[in-house]
Amino acid sequence: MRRIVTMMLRVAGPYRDRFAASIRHSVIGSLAQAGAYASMLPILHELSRPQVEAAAAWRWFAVFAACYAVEAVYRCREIGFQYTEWTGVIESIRLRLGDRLRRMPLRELERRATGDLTTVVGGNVVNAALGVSAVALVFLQMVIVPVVLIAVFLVVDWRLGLTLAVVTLLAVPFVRQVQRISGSGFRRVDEADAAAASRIVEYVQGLPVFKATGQVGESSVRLRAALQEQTRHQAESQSRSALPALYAAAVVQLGVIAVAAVGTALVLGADLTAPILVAVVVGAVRFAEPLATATTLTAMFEITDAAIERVTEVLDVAPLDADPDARITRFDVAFDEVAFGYTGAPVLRGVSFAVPARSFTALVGPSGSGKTTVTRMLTRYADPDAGTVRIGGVDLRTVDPTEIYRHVSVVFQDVYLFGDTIRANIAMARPDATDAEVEAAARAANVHGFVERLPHGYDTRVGEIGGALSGGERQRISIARAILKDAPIVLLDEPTAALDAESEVAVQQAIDALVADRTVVVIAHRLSTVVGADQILVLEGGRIAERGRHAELLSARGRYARMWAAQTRARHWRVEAETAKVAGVEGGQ
Ligand SMILES: Nc1ncnc2c1ncn2[C@@H]1O[C@H](COP(=O)(O)OP(=O)(O)OP(=O)(O)O)[C@@H](O)[C@H]1O
Repeated sequence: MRRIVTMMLRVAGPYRDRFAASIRHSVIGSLAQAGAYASMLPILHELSRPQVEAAAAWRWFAVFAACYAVEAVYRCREIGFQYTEWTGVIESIRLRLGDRLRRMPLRELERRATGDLTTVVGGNVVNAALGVSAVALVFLQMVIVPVVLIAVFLVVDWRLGLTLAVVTLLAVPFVRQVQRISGSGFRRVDEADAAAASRIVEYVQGLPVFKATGQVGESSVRLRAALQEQTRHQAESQSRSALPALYAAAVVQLGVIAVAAVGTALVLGADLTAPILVAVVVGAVRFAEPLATATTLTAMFEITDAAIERVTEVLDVAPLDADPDARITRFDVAFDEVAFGYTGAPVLRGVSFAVPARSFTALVGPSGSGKTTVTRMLTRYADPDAGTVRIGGVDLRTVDPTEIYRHVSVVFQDVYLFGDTIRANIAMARPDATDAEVEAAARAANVHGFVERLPHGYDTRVGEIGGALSGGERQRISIARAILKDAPIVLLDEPTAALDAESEVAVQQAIDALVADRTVVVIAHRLSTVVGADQILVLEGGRIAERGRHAELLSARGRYARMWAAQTRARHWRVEAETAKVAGVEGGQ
């Protein structure tokens, strides 16, 4: 209980003090409620005496009224928190999660499935807030009222108090069992929810690919399996806790009968008056009601507990260490004996190279040789296992990723466009940019021409045109972003490989505009684009196998020369095939 309240106080964030106050109000309200009930007994006692002492009865009535007034005031304050702060608590948790996700190491972010995070930020936050604003308070009330009632019964007659205490103790194991079963059940339900959410995201995002590859049936089988698993866990969790919940309720109801029986025996033995017996039975029934529903609330409490755990797990992911004052002021890049592995097995091994400011370095090598990983280390995707990555002489281990991203533009092969206007999509690199600056960047990236042909020009929403943007156009929008950002270092995963000849020329012109006069590291898939590079690094199995300029590497007759020869042959075949096709068409005419 204390653990959960502590976690709730943490999750409540800026609402912490108000939450703590509402718990205090709940405790005071519950004590006052119990006090009001307890003060009824002396009133009845006075009224049932042969010689009624009116003054004493009124005194107790004053106590009774005061207790009720206090309860009303504090319940209002407690309920006020639930009604007015509920949405605020949700907003505050989501904002803090957003901030954490923004500062979360990219590697950690990538490790978590999208559906998992969607469940945390969506449903888990609501359930956590539910706990913060309501469940804990109701639970407190359910604990305080019975305890006070047992104490009052003990004062009236120890046998009544003992009966109530025994009944409570008998019900406890069943309540605990419900708590345990529903606790583990809800965790499984939560995991199944997250898995189903991931499958839904995967299904929707992958639909075009599934359709193209004729896999729609198989992917929907996977989705259906995840949804069935979710339903199974939900049904299981409810049915397994139903029986102990019924037992707990039955024990409590039997308890009321037991109290009434002991009370009747006491009245018959002249140890208790009939009006007090009535009050005791009313009290026992009042006590039984919340305890019988306690099991349901216990289950709700477990949902809250599981949700809070998942939310705090994300809030607890530590951002990468950094010196807040570390600044990058020069834009040369250096790798010094860098080793790195994603899951233990090394992907980069002793990689060392230097990229002078405003020079052009190309990374080439077979698929899986570590090219992308090298560029990731430059944006502090993760820290190296050994060795050092420096920009402008500063060890990136000390630099906040936000500071790195201020100076580095990254252009990936996969371009993500937000459901906003073309203008907003370009300007996201620099939200304060003027329309003229956005347009200038768009012109430089060869975007202006096709944007002018769109129905609302730069104000056309990406959603309106849907898939109408070609791969090359999307690429050029992402290059326009980078041009607008105007960062001195550019990391480029060569995007022209998959484009047709016309798009390729347009994108290549955009790239030329982007890389001019900057420190550039390019992952090159086609060697023809790196002939003019200041330095070519040939990666193989996570090591630099060769390095030099194009001509030097050709004359070395090593790995690069073989790759060059293979690509040149392939180009010739393509040209010959094209020529044969054209000749065939002409011959047929
Ligand atoms: N997030 C990841 N988790 C685990 N392993 C990874 C991850 N990303 C890459 N790898 C592995 O690291 C190795 C190097 O991958 P990397 O993407 O750097 O190669 P690459 O040379 O860029 O390949 P390609 O040209 O195909 O993009 C590969 O074996 C890859 O499977």
